[in-house]
Amino acid sequence: MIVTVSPNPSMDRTMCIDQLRHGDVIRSHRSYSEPSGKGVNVAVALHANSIDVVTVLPAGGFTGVQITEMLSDLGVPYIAVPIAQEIRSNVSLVEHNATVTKINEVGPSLDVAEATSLVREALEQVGAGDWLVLCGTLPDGAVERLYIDLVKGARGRSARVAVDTSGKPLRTVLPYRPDLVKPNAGELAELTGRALETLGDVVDAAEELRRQGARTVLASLGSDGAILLDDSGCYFGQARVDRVVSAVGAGDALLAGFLAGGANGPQALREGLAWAAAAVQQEGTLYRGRGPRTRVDISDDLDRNRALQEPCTAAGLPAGSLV
Ligand SMILES: Nc1ncnc2c1ncn2[C@@H]1O[C@H](COP(=O)(O)OP(=O)(O)OP(=O)(O)O)[C@@H](O)[C@H]1O
Ligand SMILES: O=P(O)(O)OC[C@@]1(O)O[C@H](CO)[C@@H](O)[C@@H]1O
Repeated sequence: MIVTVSPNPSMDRTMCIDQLRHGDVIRSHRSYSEPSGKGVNVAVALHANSIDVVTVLPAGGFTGVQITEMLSDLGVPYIAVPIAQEIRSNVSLVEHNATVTKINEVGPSLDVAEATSLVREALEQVGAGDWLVLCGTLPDGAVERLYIDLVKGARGRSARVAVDTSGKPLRTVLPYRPDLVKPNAGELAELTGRALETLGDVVDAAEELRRQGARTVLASLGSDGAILLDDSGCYFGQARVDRVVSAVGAGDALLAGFLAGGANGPQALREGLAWAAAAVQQEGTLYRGRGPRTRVDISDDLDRNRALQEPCTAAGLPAGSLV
């Protein structure tokens, strides 16, 4: 069983436009809303691939009701923890050339009782050998230790923990030894304070995260693919993608596929990359399953000297593309 948690879920509103023109009135030719937040996206992808999953999220206000109704319609099992404030809405402006501008709201603030129920409800779902997957930003309020409490609680239940977050929540959770972390290039650069110009730099940064406590590091590098560093070795992989439509949620699909593929070694990386390739070829975040054939190339036991010669274009980006 896989239990995902989104402490700060969102209703993702995607608007498809021709071109973004700053300061202009732009008319979208298609728009829609989807239940989202990274943990919700991971759960939707796993459910679409018939993997046993439950997603735990706070739900407040009209948007909270809408998100849970949409999850019910999709048949995705969820636990909604009632909160007083309204769940956020995040906007993605998708241009015809697949450039995405994303505006993420801060989201609601949780009080002590709400944060405590979120932790309790999530931990009630996990048993020995399960995965607890902690995803996204933390909301405001009494949640500073939320991921730390969840990692410690999961340990007490002999469950494994994956974390996909950024900044302080990622830095502070590492000493509690999560089994898996999935930083993107910007998050790796921010955490290590280094510019990542080559794949070798990414490997060095991933090693630094392992030294700080992560057991396995799955570093996603946008169009450059992904690097996996775990007890069995270091692997680099890339999937063949014919046409990128939108990369929003691709990291969540990568993580979901990696978990579904056994969360270990090149085979899991291959599965994750195939799911991510499917995600970038569709609009929005609502993962609809992988395509029939995706070519994925994996370099087993990545050679460090060669990696230092390979440029990493994604790693030069700032941490995220949030406006
Ligand atoms: N432009 C692209 N072309 C091909 N593959 C891509 C592209 N962008 C992303 N991918 C695939 O998706 C994976 C995850 O992408 P990325 O590193 O952008 O994740 P992320 O920043 O965590 O995304 P998100 O937070 O939106 O889920 C990459 O490792 C890669 O396999
Ligand atoms: O603001 P956070 O919690 O970092 O990320 C939230 C979010 O950007 O992540 C998903 C893509 O991974 C989107 O569906 C969602 O809007």
